[in-house]
Amino acid sequence: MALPAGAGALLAGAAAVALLSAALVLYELSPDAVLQRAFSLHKAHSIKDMENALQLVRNIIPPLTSQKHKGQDGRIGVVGGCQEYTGAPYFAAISALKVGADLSHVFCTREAAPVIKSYSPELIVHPVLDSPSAVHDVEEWLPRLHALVVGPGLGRNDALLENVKGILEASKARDIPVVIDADGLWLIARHPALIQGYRKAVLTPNHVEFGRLSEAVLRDPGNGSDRREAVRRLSRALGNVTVVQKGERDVISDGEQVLECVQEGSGRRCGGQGDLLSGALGVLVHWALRAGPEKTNGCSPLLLAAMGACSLTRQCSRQAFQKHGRSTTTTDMIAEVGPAFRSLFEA
Ligand SMILES: NC(=O)C1=CN([C@@H]2O[C@H](COP(=O)(O)OP(=O)(O)OC[C@H]3O[C@@H](n4cnc5c(N)ncnc54)[C@H](O)[C@@H]3O)[C@@H](O)[C@H]2O)[C@@H](O)CC1
Ligand SMILES: Nc1ncnc2c1ncn2[C@@H]1O[C@H](COP(=O)(O)OP(=O)(O)OP(=O)(O)O)[C@@H](O)[C@H]1O
Ligand SMILES: [Mg+2]
Repeated sequence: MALPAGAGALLAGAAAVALLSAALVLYELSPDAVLQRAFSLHKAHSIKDMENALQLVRNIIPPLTSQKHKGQDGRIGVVGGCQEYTGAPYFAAISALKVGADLSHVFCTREAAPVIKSYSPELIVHPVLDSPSAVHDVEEWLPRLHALVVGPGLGRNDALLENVKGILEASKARDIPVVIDADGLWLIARHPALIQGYRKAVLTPNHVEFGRLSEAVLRDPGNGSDRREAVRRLSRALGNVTVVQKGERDVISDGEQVLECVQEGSGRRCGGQGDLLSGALGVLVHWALRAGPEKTNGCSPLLLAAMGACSLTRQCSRQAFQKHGRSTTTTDMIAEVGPAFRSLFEA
């Protein structure tokens, strides 16, 4: 497998440099043309790595058989949803179901719960997050959950964040995988120790969230030109938690390998697309960890899950945009999860 990028990528990089130098000498290419070619080569490598990773993602998808019971393919919890934000936890939780989880729970504040319930009868909604017994209430459910997605629509209320700290500690103690997004990342920027060295965590920052985390952890916003190195450094500084920096390309690293998702998406940047990604990732993390090393061919399960979720989100965006153009919203993308999943992973 070409994936473990280390030695292969180094050799390929050295070969590319040698080739380009030779081209420069032989054909008297301008430095601009050389840079252009180097960029194309780099892009070709990213696409190859992405395709190899997607091949492995196909291996971790559980078959749908008549022997299964409800819950086996994923019981996912989303921690988020407050007075201001009810859409984000809904998008994450419904995306988890649409990707293939069997049950999707939302742990939100009391007043957000009836709103989220009214969006969908398919979600199980717990109005506990602002209760004094929040940590205990969520803890009771943890043994029945395969993964937690922490942060979509959580808000930044100190009392809520304090409860989420307790929930994260309890999840780590039970070895439950966690995807941390949105305001969950705000919490991590203030208390990086919460997640330090937890190998079952994936952080999914957007551009602004990445800068905030980098500043907090490395005293550097990490906004230079080398995004791959910035993501790898942040992951390493956090003790090799997996980091997914979303953007024009999604850059994914576990501090060792770096992958880029360059799946074609769309130019539409409506809110909620990151929530779809985090919900999808919750399920894929569970599937990838359960699949075992023979299915993942020794590659990091969390890297594969991240590549799967990023590709899926971007493919949903592309398909929804083909139908709705500028009026595309996240709801339109969620309607594409089934067809996008089939075309990427089951074709
Ligand atoms: N319908 C909903 O309920 C939604 C709620 N959301 C929630 O809103 C809360 C705040 O999330 P934000 O993402 O706004 O976080 P931040 O408040 O950290 O984002 C700050 C700002 O950065 C800007 N930004 C994003 N990407 C940028 C880029 N590449 N370059 C420059 N500026 C950029 C955004 O416009 C945003 O206003 C979270 O709880 C989140 O989950 C969002 O998920 C969107 C949908
Ligand atoms: N410039 C871009 N070009 C193509 N795709 C992008 C671009 N920026 C982000 N995306 C894609 O959009 C999805 C969401 O990323 P985004 O940065 O919008 O997250 P977010 O800000 O957390 O979203 P949300 O509004 O849900 O909080 C990801 O799949 C990412 O790949
Ligand atoms: Mg977001």
